Amino acid sequence: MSESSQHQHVSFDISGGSTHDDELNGYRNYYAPLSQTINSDHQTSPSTSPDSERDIHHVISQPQQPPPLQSSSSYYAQQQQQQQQQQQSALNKNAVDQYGGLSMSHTNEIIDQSKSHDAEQVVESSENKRYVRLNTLLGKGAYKIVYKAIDREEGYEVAWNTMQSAPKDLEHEIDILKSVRHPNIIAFHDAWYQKNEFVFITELMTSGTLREYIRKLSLPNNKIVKRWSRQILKGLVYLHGYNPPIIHRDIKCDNIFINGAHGEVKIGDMGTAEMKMGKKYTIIGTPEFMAPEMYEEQGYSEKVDIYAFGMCLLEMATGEYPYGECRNPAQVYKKVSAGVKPACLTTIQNPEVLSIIENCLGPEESRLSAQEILEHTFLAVEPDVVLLAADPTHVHLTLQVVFKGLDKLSVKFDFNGETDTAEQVVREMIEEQVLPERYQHHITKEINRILRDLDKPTEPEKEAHARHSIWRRDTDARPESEVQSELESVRMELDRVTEHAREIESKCDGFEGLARNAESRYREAMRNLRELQERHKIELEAAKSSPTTGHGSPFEDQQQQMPTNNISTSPPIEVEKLERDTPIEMNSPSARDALVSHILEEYSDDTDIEVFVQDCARASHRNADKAHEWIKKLQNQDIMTVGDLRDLHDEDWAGIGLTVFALRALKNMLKGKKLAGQNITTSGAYISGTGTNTPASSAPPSARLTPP
Ligand SMILES: Nc1ncnc2c1ncn2[C@@H]1O[C@H](COP(=O)(O)OP(=O)(O)OP(=O)(O)O)[C@@H](O)[C@H]1O
Repeated sequence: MSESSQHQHVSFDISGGSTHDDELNGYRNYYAPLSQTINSDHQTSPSTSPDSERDIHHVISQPQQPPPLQSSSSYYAQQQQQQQQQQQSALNKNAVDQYGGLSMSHTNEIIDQSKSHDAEQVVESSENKRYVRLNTLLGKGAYKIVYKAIDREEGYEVAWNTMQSAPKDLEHEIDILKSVRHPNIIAFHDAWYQKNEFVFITELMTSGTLREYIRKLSLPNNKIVKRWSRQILKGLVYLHGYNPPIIHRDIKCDNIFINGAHGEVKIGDMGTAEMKMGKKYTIIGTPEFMAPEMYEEQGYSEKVDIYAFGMCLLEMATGEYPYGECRNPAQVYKKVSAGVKPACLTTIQNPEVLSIIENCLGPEESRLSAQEILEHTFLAVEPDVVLLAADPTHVHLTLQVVFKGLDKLSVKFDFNGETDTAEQVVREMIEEQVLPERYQHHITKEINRILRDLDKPTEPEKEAHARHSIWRRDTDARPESEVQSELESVRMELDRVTEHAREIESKCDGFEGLARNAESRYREAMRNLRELQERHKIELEAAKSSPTTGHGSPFEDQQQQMPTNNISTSPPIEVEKLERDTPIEMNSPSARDALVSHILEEYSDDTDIEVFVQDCARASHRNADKAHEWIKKLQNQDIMTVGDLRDLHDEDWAGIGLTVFALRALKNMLKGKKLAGQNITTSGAYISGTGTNTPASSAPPSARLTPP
């Protein structure tokens, strides 16, 4: 018996007439007609304890309908025994050759092992041979026993539902159920009668019911509640959108199934749904989920499903079964008809959830439709605004508002970046009723975000564009001479700009030449400095070891002698000049030190190319735009890390499309990193021979490039 059996749904024989055939005789005392129970004012039927009353099972009230399958334990045991015997003979007869030639000789064992996947065996097949039932029991409810089966035609698993007794005149309903196709409704594939059974094949759900999930999760969070609710409501929108609407009539968390892997939620147990032609008078359902009008003889509409959805939402949001405080269906009925809401409603904290539930549990005429609830702020998914197209100047844009998960059509519209504003366009769309007003703020914000994300046209671009527009607009109306002179002036402008570009280019070449000179002078200075240091060291050593050297410390002596040495004095002056001329000085000593020490940290191969290039640009005194341009060019060549850069061959470097300066800066920086045992100066150059890869700022004074 499924967990739901504790809260079985019950149908009340409001006509008072008994419609039960002999099958029911053995378990009559497991239920009591509602009228009887209520009249006795909470008294249970003499032979029924309150608990067994909770175990009441379905009684279909329509006079002409045969009684449903019942499930008192003894009855069920009997039925199962019979079934097993039938299964065994079915096995022996036809199953072996239907599905892989499996041996079926140990049927009883197989049935005992019916829950084990290893023991999955075919036990019977449909008359048309399309479906084969396995011995894997998926679950039992008050009406149905459900097994796993295989659709041999499509090659996927399905659920094989059996009902011991069912109305024989279901052809019409079956046709309708087969035509119901929606991602949030369990698909109904086929149905037939065999022996005493009504069998129907439905989509197989792998992760149990919503109710079991709620128990597992203890309390689903808001995000899950929203996701589940949306899916249930979408299924209801579909059912209620049928003409005439299909009323499910037994929406409850036990009848909503989950495919855990994708969080898919589907409404199941469509067996109780019926086409609604005006008002119906059938009373069937689960007391806790039944709207007050279902208890009355006035008929009801698809809004009973909305009431039941409200109860599901209550259960999802509180983790409690609605009217859990009641001990039997009669108490539930009393509360429902007196307008007393379930106790757990008071524990709802979220005002939006509360307002939806209160509306669902309110009077039928004011209950929202499934579609309207979907659009409630708690459940509505805010629409996306996407940029579909933009011209090169980013003035003429095509945007689209996409309503995710809603059945609303997306809205596509043109936007002129020069003449339109997001506020005004959104207002127009609301006035024209293409957009619901509640999205005004959100969509305005989204459009503005897109405008911000687009590179704004620069002033010259705007001017050129304006000229172009004027040209296009006015060409027809203006005299030819005027057009000619405008053309002439544009040509002159173009020449001027081209000339300017050339000048800048040649200046760049000049700067490059300067940079090259500076670099070679710098190397020269380095060489001199090294020589000086070496000589200095040797002289110091010699002074220390010479006993004849008289006065003061040998070091002081040497220091005093040094200025007289031509070679030793010139390089620092040269270096100082170099440092002044070189365009890669940093603004403040601390900034330089920081950069230097940062650069000195070895760039690992997986260093992001952006980090590396930004450092390189700073070291070479290039601004952020330049760095961005270099980064883009590198990334266009799929160079994402320093490692990628290191892997480049010489010919690859040429293909990046960077200027000679940029290439050299990057290469130097890269090589610099690789030179072990070198020091770097504040200008980003390296000094060999100091032994360790420490920042110049922390190197001994003699190793510093800056003059004393
Ligand atoms: N499509 C399915 N896929 C997988 N398991 C299913 C499917 N349908 C039903 N089951 C399993 O079978 C059990 C019984 O099904 P269900 O509850 O729908 O039967 P029922 O007789 O209609 O019961 P009730 O009316 O009391 O809800 C379920 O609890 C579930 O475990």
